[in-house]
Amino acid sequence: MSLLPVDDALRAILSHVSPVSTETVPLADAVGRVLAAPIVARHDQPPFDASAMDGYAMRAEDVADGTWLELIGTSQAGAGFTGALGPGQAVRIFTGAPVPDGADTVIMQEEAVREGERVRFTAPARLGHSVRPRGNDFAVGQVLLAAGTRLTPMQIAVAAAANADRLAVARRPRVALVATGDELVLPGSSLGPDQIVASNSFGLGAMLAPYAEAIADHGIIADDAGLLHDRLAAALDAEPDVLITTGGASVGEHDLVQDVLTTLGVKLDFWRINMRPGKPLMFGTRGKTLVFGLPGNPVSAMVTALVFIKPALRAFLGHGEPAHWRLPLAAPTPLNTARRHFMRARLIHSETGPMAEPISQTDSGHTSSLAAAGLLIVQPEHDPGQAAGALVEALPIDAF
Ligand SMILES: Nc1nc2c(c(=O)[nH]1)N[C@H]1C(S)=C(S)[C@@H](COP(=O)(O)OP(=O)(O)OC[C@H]3O[C@@H](n4cnc5c(N)ncnc54)[C@H](O)[C@@H]3O)O[C@H]1N2
Ligand code: MOO
Repeated sequence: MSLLPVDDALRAILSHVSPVSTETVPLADAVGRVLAAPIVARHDQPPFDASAMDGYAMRAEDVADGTWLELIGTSQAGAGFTGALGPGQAVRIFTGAPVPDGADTVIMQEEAVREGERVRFTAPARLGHSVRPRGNDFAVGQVLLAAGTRLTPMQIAVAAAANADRLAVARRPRVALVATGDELVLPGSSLGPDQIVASNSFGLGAMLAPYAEAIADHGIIADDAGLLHDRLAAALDAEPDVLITTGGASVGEHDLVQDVLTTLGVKLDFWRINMRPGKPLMFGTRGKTLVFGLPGNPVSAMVTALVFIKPALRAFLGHGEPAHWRLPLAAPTPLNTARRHFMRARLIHSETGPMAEPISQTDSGHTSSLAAAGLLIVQPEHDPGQAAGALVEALPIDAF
């Protein structure tokens, strides 16, 4: 049986992702969205030379020990001094206010002595000090945020400062989930004999929610060809951008998903990957819908979603692939098989910095070990095993 290399599978999936389509959202709704167009400054910031302190504006050359300057007015934020300042003169100024024409320096009030309408200074003037020059923060035409940026709160603040009230962002994909298996019941059920609690759709929904416009959970479908046909047809007819099934991906007589999907017009691209966990992954398309058939084993489902579906959704949004981490091992890894191993690992913080601590559990049905995992160490095919301290590649599980 030939298994498709992981990198070939990823390339095949990405080749089917549609180009980014754009929508406009109000700034207040834009956090977490991916920019579809850069944010370019349309004004200089600050828009004028502005004071960085509460104090006095003057010409630095006029400030000498004990010399009194004549106070000729006030400049405050929102209401600048309208005249021009001449030799021997000063203007009372507040933080953020425009520095008057003719002034070149601000001295803070703690270094000033004021008597009525005159002021002298107890510290020397440093030319240009406490003045934020026009355009110092950003200037007209400057690209502040590139297309493909996923907007953080810091970046929302920058977009607002740039006077952008509506942002062009990538349309998010609509994702549909289907769990298959006779044995499955929903969390909260009283478990009958031979029953298993369905966890995959909940984990996948939570993992993929940050990328998606909506996650439609179509629930559990029993291993029955007729039922699968009707329910998967309904899920596909809603034309989600991504349809994800879990279970029934393997070779048993009850593994019907692939046949049903094919009957429903899904063009199968590949089935079975040279990886563990997650070998029976299948992928195909119907129209614009990307169809992922994930293995039922809970660890396999979550790992294949992380390795293949997250990159597909990032591409859908026009978001670049984050660099993989390189971390030192906190403990040795064993010899690998011919399949690329995505090994559960803890992210630990040692005295020397972050490290990857392998979790020895490799059972793809072992969910409790997932709870401890912050990383997947990417162990190459046929890797002989690495000693503690060796640098390994790792995927951060919770990164976008
Ligand atoms: N003869 C072979 N048998 C198996 C092979 C193989 O190559 N030859 N591959 C194994 C591998 S690897 C995997 S992975 C599994 C995948 O099988 P399926 O995708 O067909 O998954 P199921 O049989 O439906 O379920 C496997 C396991 O996971 C539980 N499960 C299923 N869905 C859920 C869910 N939504 N939430 C929680 N748990 C779920 C299910 O009860 C089973 O215990 O096949 C191997 N077999
Ligand atoms: O390849 Mo399967 O996902 O390990 O149990």
